[in-house]
Amino acid sequence: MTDMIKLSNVHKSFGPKHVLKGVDLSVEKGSSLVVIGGSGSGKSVMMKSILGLLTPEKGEIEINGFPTVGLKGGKRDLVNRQFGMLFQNGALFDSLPVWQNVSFAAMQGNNMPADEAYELAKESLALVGLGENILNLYPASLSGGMHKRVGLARAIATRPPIIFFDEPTTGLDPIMTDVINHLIRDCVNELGATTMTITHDMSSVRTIGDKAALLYQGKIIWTGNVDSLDQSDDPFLVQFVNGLADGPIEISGA
Ligand SMILES: Nc1ncnc2c1ncn2[C@@H]1O[C@H](COP(=O)(O)OP(=O)(O)OP(=O)(O)O)[C@@H](O)[C@H]1O
Repeated sequence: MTDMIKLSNVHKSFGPKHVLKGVDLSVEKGSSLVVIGGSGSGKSVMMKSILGLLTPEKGEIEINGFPTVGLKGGKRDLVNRQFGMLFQNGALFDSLPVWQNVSFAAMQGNNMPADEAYELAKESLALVGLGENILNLYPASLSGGMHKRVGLARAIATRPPIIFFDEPTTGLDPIMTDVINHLIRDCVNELGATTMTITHDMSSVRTIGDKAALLYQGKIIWTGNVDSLDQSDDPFLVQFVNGLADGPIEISGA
């Protein structure tokens, strides 16, 4: 199987703080990997490094076999055009109506004319279960669940081969969490995309992911199928998956 995302010995520090200490991780084409790990373990730093927002000091990050560390300008844009992203807070532009939010990347990056962009927004919203009635609404008038759906519609609008989800269910009630998790799973299946999700939410791990990886103290210390999460006797994984205070994981600031 081809690796769509591959990290090899990735290191990232901020001054004396060594956050990523040799991360090795790969995501096969069409697979959904969920990265779990405690607060401050480096999940966001890892995702930002893949997106090119941070530059690792050492190691390589390949996207579909193409080395990307240090790429800038047009070359980086070409790589990032393969990405869709659902941000933790939705990150919608308050001053733009829903349809322009959804089609933003298509209009900016691909110079899509407004009438086509409007149709694209309509189709993308339909994929996440939203109707035409919200196309001209502004983000401030959307509920939390609708906000997430619009963010998801935007993430998939350009039909990207790779989609990143950053804490996709933060701030949602348990029922809406389940709805969004299933919606993500269904959209990803429909598009055949490769995905990477970072989350603390074990329901997201089980619904969205087919593979999981545990990041601890700057390294991936466990990877496996989501189905095998409960069968593992790895003490770090058992502690994290079951949310136990006692175990080998050092809890800072407790
Ligand atoms: N730009 C930065 N400058 C300095 N330190 C940073 C920077 N970005 C992240 N860090 C540090 O790197 C460490 C890992 O942060 P990161 O946000 O990746 O954690 P996380 O695993 O995503 O945590 P959470 O689950 O709480 O979001 C933290 O100690 C954080 O303070």
